[in-house]
Amino acid sequence: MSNFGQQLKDLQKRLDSSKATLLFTCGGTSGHINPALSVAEYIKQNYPALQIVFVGSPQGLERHLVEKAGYPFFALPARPFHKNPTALMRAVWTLARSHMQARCLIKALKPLLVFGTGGYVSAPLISAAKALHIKAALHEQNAFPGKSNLFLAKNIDLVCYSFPATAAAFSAAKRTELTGNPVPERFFHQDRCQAREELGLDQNGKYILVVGGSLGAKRLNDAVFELARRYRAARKPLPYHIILALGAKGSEQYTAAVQEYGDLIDCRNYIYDMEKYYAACDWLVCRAGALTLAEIAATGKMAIFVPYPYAAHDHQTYNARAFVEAQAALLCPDNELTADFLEATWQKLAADPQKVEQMGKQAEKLAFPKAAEDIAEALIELSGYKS
Ligand SMILES: CC(=O)N[C@H]1[C@@H](OP(=O)(O)OP(=O)(O)OC[C@H]2O[C@@H](n3ccc(=O)[nH]c3=O)[C@H](O)[C@@H]2O)O[C@H](CO)[C@@H](O)[C@@H]1O
Repeated sequence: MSNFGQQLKDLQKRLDSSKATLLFTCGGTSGHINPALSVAEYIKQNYPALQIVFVGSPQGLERHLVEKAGYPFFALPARPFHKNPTALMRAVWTLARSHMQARCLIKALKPLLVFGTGGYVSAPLISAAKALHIKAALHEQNAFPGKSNLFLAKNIDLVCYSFPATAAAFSAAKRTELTGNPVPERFFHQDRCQAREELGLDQNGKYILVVGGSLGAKRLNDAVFELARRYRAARKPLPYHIILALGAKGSEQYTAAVQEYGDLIDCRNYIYDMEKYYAACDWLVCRAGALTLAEIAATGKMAIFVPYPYAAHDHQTYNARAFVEAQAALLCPDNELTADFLEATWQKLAADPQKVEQMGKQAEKLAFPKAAEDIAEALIELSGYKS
């Protein structure tokens, strides 16, 4: 039996035939997976007669996170497109195979709808759903939609989007809804004093959280270590605390720096309770991934965004601008983020705590506390499901 056939057989054994099924796609970063999981969680709790199957690519982080959250995962053989002609041909062939397998999967499971939240499998699955006249919906996390979502949105039943300015891009969809990006409830109920106490931090200290998205950011890490090097050379302690999340990818390359400057900088490979760190810090220096922005809004913090310059269509700059225009954040282009910049900003912001607080309050106004519920309810309505 083929790998596809075996996977399908295993999945069917696991599914409850008395329940209706929804198919969700998910991508390979936390920014893609977390929103889909939040929506799935809402549906699981409020619509127990429905079951959700996640579809993703076999190589990414998604299988691990989805299975850890207790949902079935089905892998389709999708790959990214490359400029290299051989890799491109392979990607086109894989896409075609993936589309055929998506059709078989849909015919076998008869889902009420297919919901695309990103990832390489979104295109084959949504296009297969459209071809088979199954209801289809998308969620766009970023302020500037990717090519794939723009293409798939044509004539789709529903697009949920996250930044007001994105609406116009989806005019070819049958219906659009501004829902925001889902953030777990716990992010909305944090208290700074309590968070500092729980994390063992000084109630009167100044804390700057530096975080480069789920994978980390070399530019941010290097600027922080350069700052530490200067203070060490001057034999002075830093006048503020820096908590640096090095990132899940590549933290080994900083082992020597962590050993050398670990007494000046609080270094972590990956932070698992981000909500507490957001709450405890005075402000952040971070990439402008969609989920990071949504979480910052939920915790009402001021941030200095350093958009990842190689993100598709520079979408992180568009994300950041939405906050900068609302006077909720500052923007620093990647090539200007240096130790000097960190030092100068520290001096400016430490002298103006009201500004920091005011920007945090502006950020709070950009939060979407009901995003998961709004997306889930829009999907349920679209699916025609009656409880
Ligand atoms: C490099 C790139 O193209 N990244 C994209 C990717 O997001 P990517 O996953 O890189 O970044 P996001 O900001 O969207 O999400 C990061 C997530 O990781 C969590 N986190 C991070 C560090 C840590 O130590 N602990 C931790 O839990 C954050 O709390 C957040 O939930 O998909 C997002 C959504 O489409 C896009 O906006 C980003 O541009």
